[in-house]
Amino acid sequence: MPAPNNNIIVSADMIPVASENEYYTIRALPGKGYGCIALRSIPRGTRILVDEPLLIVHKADYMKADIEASFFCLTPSQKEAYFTLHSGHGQPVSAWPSQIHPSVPARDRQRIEEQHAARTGPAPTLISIFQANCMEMGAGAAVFLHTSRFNHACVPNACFTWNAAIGRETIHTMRDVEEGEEITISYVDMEHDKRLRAWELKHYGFVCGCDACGDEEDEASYAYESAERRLQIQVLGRETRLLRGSRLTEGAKQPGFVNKLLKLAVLLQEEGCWDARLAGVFFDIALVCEYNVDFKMGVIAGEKAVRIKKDCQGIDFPDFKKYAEAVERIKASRRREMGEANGWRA
Ligand SMILES: C[S@@+](CC[C@H](N)C(=O)[O-])C[C@H]1O[C@@H](n2cnc3c(N)ncnc32)[C@H](O)[C@@H]1O
Repeated sequence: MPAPNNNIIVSADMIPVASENEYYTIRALPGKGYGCIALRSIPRGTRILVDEPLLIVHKADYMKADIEASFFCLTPSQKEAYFTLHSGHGQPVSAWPSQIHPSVPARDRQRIEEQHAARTGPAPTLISIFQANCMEMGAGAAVFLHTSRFNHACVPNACFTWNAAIGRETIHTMRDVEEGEEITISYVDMEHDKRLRAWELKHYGFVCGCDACGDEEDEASYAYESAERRLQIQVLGRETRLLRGSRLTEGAKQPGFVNKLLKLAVLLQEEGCWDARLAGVFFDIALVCEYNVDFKMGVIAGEKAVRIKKDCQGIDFPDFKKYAEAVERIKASRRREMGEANGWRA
């Protein structure tokens, strides 16, 4: 049974209240339900929320029965809090495919039917609330009472992450946020193009109206620029993916590999994606430079990786130490190199 969630604050008339914090408040926003508005200017890299799960489902391909089983374990006040969250029900049946292909296995068919019934049904249900609010958590998904109030933007100013070391979801600002600005996160992979994003967001029951979802045909528009960048990010991602991780030393031997990673980093920054993905790209650049004995560049890239990692996930994030230790090692190599160049002996 999950631990009682002492952090739940729900006012008597059930208008949502933000977790006690100095950074944001919750307000009703036209066309979006509620959302989170900055109470003051917030610098990039600020951890604005640490949130414990309200309801956890320990599998990715959850069924209605799995949500019901988890809900059954909640306390009465947790159950009440769950039903204050936004629900994605009431969507038109005509907006969804009317048939499931006969080749779809029975369990998957049941899952699709359960989800379809929830989103097109007349009232909030356990599933329709789960669908609109759940976030990946380890091998499964969870609903968080406070994180659930953040709306989506395809170019958001904040990012969320499940931090397994502290057993909490965290939200960090990815860029400086002005007082009065809405704080947003992206519900979808920012690499995805407008069409795929629209399909994914349809499952939450809304059409995104952000600048990146504008008219991509208009060459003067932000949407055009953004689409071009995302396309290049996808291409570079594909070209470098198989040479990263455990095969990074192979990548390090390939001419032009580091330049591709650098280009990827530039594009991600231009697209406002100051998150763990960008930190990972700089980290790999640092490791490749170390392998190729370019310690000077390795230190620059490594320091960037550590800074971005800290800003978007925090120093208590599980693999932060790996980043920090690698950079210290590269710095030590650089110091030795400088010492030798100056004729010093260790
Ligand atoms: C996780 S909840 C976010 C908080 C929610 N607005 C509320 O009132 O509690 C997700 C729902 O918020 C709404 N939403 C989120 N981002 C939106 C956006 N960019 N435009 C319109 N609606 C949005 C959609 O109804 C979506 O299903």
